[in-house]
Amino acid sequence: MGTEAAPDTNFDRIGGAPAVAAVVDVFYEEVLADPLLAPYFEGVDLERLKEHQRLFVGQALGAGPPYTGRAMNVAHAGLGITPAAFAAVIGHLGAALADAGADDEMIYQAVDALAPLAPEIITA
Ligand code: HEM
Repeated sequence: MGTEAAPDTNFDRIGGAPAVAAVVDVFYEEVLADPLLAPYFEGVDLERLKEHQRLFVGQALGAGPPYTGRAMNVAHAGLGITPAAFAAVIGHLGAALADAGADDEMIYQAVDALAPLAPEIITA
């Protein structure tokens, strides 16, 4: 035990903003390599998407600046996202968190934070 204050959010425990950025990079690589998901992201500016996703993952882990982008139902309107695609994205996020060293509890909490968004994001 050192003299540093104990990290008190999952955002701190996984390593703060740099760790979240690494999670987002792995997450998008896996999402874009998934044939079920790649078509949804064709033509989307991935740098812009990553920046928003970085803020969002930070929020899911319990810290970071407040998300001020478009509401989830507006951002995903008309994309025809299916329940299977939603589940696959959540699965890739969990795997990316695990790769970054997140424990099961942290992954459950992140999934719990995102799962309630399903009704706003799934439209097919
Ligand atoms: C809990 C799950 C999800 C979260 C937290 C999330 C979060 C976000 C955020 C923050 C943005 C940026 C919004 C903006 O720029 O205003 C975004 C955009 C987008 N998301 Fe998601 N998303 C989720 C699930 C999904 C799924 C399942 C898909 C497709 C399979 C998807 C496809 C997209 C696409 C294509 C955009 C870009 C839309 C555009 O630029 O017009 N998202 N998402």
